Amino acid sequence: MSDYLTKSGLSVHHLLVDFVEKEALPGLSITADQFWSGFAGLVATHAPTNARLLAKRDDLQSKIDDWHHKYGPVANNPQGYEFFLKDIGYLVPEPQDFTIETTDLDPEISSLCGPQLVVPVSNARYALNAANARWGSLYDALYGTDIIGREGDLAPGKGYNAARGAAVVARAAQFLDEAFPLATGSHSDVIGYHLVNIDGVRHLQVDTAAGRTGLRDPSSFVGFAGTEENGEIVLRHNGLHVVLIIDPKSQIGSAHKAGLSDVVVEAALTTIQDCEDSVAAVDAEDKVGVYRNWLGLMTGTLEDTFEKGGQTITRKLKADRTYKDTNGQPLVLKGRSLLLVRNVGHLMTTDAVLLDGKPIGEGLMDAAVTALCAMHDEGNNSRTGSIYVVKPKMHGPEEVAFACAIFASVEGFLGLKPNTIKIGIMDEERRTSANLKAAIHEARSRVFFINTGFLDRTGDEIHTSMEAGAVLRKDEIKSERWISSYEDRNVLIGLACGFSGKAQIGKGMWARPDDMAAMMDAKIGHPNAGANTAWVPSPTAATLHALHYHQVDVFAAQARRHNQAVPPLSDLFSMPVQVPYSLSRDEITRELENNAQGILGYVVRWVQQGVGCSKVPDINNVGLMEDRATCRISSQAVANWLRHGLVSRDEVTSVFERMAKVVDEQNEGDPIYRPMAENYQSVAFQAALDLALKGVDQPSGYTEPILHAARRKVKARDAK
Ligand SMILES: CC(=O)SCCNC(=O)CCNC(=O)[C@H](O)C(C)(C)COP(=O)(O)OP(=O)(O)OC[C@H]1O[C@@H](n2cnc3c(N)ncnc32)[C@H](O)[C@@H]1OP(=O)(O)O
Ligand SMILES: O=CC(=O)O
Ligand SMILES: [Mg+2]
Repeated sequence: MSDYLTKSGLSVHHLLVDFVEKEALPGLSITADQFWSGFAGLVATHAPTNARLLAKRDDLQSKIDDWHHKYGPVANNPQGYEFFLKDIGYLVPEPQDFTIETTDLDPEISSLCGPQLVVPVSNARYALNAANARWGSLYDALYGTDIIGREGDLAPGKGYNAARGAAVVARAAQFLDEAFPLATGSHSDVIGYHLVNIDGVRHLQVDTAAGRTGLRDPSSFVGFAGTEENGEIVLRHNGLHVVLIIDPKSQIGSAHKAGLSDVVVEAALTTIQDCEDSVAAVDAEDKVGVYRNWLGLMTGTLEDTFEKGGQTITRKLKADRTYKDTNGQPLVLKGRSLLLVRNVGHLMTTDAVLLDGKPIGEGLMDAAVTALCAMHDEGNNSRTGSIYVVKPKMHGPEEVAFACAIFASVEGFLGLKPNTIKIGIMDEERRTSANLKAAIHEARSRVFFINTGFLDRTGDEIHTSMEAGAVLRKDEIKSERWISSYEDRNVLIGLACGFSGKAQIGKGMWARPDDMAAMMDAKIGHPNAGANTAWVPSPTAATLHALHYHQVDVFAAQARRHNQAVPPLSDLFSMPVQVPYSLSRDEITRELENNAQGILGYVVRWVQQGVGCSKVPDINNVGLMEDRATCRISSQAVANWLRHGLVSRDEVTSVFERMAKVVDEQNEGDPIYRPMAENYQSVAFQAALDLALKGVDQPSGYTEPILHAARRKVKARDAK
């Protein structure tokens, strides 16, 4: 029996049919026939454009390759390069000045600034945790990370370490002193937080050994719950809430002079539920799994039951937090992060749906199904009725316009008001960075963010200029002029297009999830640069990064940058290549080993287990968040060195074989892991190697085609 059913001329995998008809459509006033005929119309209308745009990518890339064959790196002929890019249509004319026109954006997008968490939506346990990461315990985040040193008395140890706990309380008091200073004295000296009722209005008064005082800005106290002896005090600064938990009977509260048992901060204002680079979804079964979790988040019913610390836990979505304001009136604070969904880009196809026997564009399916699921939101997620879709990996304005046209068609057949589906433009391909103003212009009625996805962007930088010369090492690429101009241009062009107070200007991921002290030093740069938000890999990172938005008033930072000159394209095009190359043999081998280890460590879990985002130790044993974008960088870097003769095919192969042993050792504790070094012909090992050896020929240097093919092979084998 075929796995497919015919629906309005499409062949649709029965798992997707069941999901749409039995889970996603019930409760909405759309019939199955309406959905499938609308979906078939969407595919018929947009598939040809999709194909044309992908062919254009290839055509432009081959012209750029030819240019480099003729002229070498751009440094030899910068004006000629720009002229050439205009001539081939890579650079398009800039539109006149304009202001974005998006309406109905939630405050988390327009007027509040704070961390943006990203999570693979395929993992219900993490996806729920992310949605609930609107609020985070500062005490837990400090205690559990390297923000508090781990030496001597402060070492975490097995049980609760009171000395470490005291250091946590002191660090939290320092934060309170910065964000909510007292009129006199310090939060570290407080012996009592009191609510005083004067003519029906509550005021926060604070006792220290030196006497009674209050907040320097009394209006920062906005609400409370429970009693003075055992309750919660709500403070607000830069639009973000912080809750003091008073519980003198708890273990932590009993050791505090004022019974302060925790400081809970508003953390992940927004969360991207990711269907793209952090997931491995290669067929109808996987895609339905992804969609089912997204639907559960939108209906509010998603749950996951798992074992943790010897206990069975059922995780659900958190409710709103309810308080009284200073007048005793209800004060309700959202319990969850505002959820956005990242669709896949325009490249991949899916055989969950076939047209004339051929797989359709996966992006078309994501747009239709994720929007359909989001129609179940009854205001618990977006209070303004918007659906927030993050669209990755678009090459230039024409592809942004294409995404908008897809969204308009989806709105049409789902009966949504025009521009309900907002678009987050990932500025992560070079042609988009170079034409950013025109790209935003194409989406001016629905854009809700621009964001520097610097990881994919680095991969595309290497791929686009593959023929220009040998790239620098990964870490060196990051400190070159092209990337600072890319980051600056993104903010300044966003500001010029009227984003301030309306839409997000976002910055990229912190990819070292265990290095929180370093994150705190580095990521303050994001709000300082005028970014409303920046990506974090975990709820803990969100809790800590939230402190930066108390330290920096982003709108003031944006106002300071408003009239700064946008760096010229010549900076953006200053490529991270070096000719002739001056690294020693040892340096080259070490970098190759590092890239090989990262690729193998990531790919093996992707291919064998379908895990799309992993923490993988690098060669210095630093755990790195690896996803398809970081894998794109590493594989393109190796491919580039191979292309320019810095390393040979044999050398790459033998380094991959050697590093496979290291990765096998790293995974020793995983019972379902299959060692690669026992069989270099294994699908996982070969896929990792192919990413490097065949990297030059991968479309835009993407890792998806090889990863998908390998995972499908393994799934087919495991199913036998
Ligand atoms: C270039 C780009 O596209 S970047 C965007 C894609 N990247 C991402 O989405 C990063 C998402 N982050 C992750 O997947 C993970 O943090 C990893 C893979 C990096 C590390 O995962 P792990 O090794 O399992 O982390 P670790 O053991 O330190 O922590 C696990 C705990 O943190 C939670 N956690 C970790 N990351 C997240 C997250 N992103 N969202 C929600 N919860 C998370 C888990 O739920 C778990 O807690 P639980 O046991 O209560 O459920
Ligand atoms: O998607 C984010 C990136 O950096 O790539
Ligand atoms: Mg990306």
